[in-house]
Amino acid sequence: MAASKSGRLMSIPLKITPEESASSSLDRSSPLISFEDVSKVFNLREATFHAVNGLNLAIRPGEFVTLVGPSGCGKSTLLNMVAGLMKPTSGIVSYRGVPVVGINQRVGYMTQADHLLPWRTIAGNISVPLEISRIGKGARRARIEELIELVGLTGFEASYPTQVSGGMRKRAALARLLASDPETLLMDEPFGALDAQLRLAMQTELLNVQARLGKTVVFVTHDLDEAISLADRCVVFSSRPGRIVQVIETGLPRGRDLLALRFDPSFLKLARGLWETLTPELKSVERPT
Ligand SMILES: Nc1ncnc2c1ncn2[C@@H]1O[C@H](COP(=O)(O)OP(=O)(O)OP(=O)(O)O)[C@@H](O)[C@H]1O
Repeated sequence: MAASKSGRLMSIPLKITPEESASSSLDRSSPLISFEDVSKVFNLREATFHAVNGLNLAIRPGEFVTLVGPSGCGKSTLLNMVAGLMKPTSGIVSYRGVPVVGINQRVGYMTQADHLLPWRTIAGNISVPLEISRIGKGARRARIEELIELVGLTGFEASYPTQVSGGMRKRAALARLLASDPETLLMDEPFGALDAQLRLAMQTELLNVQARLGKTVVFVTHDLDEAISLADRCVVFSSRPGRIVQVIETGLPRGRDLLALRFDPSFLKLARGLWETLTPELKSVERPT
């Protein structure tokens, strides 16, 4: 399945947009995203939460980085800071060498809930960011067609979200995420609710799309196998306040077959190492008081 999907994706001529031209001009060795001594504290009336503590991390253009760690260790908070939805309490979060202030227009955000509008068709949902960006009707239609084909939804343009499967909804959400051509994809457990087979199909789709479009991806997951199999680099966090306990360079080849990988000794070794790192951490998983 991976091969035919990849073949389909590779056959689509990619329209180079100004955004892609800009990102291709980036120095690939300098960080696209950097966290310098970043801490985040939430002051609530009844308590103070140190979500992240003294974090240093640099993410290069085109890298696929997964973030994994116990619940409440601040993974989503990090994505929110890159998106400009939250400010660090101390330290600096930079994007393209500039501190993030306000909403970061160069990133797209995808969460576990797909947030498709039930009263719009699949094409209509993918159209939303293009309409917000005031893209003309003709260009919009061409872009939607390109995206529909890219994620394998041809024939379902006119269907409503309630009329398609969970996997197709995810594909539609992925197409909508890509519609405005963000340079970086921030993904917060996007496939968390899918069954194992669908999850594998979507993971394959995402890796194909990333390879095709050269996106940078920062991907939060609780699934340790997913954290290894998708990553160029897997960043492992301690329990709250989150600090980095391990960075795993997976060294896995691009264009890998994710199904075959699950039984590959190099993958099993990496996955086992991650389980061993996180097992003591899992004992201190955040619990409601
Ligand atoms: N807006 C907020 N106000 C107050 N506390 C917050 C807020 N956002 C996050 N927190 C707290 O900060 C800590 C880190 O939360 P965050 O959602 O970033 O963790 P996470 O690692 O993504 O967790 P999970 O894996 O469960 O999604 C948690 O203790 C959480 O309760």
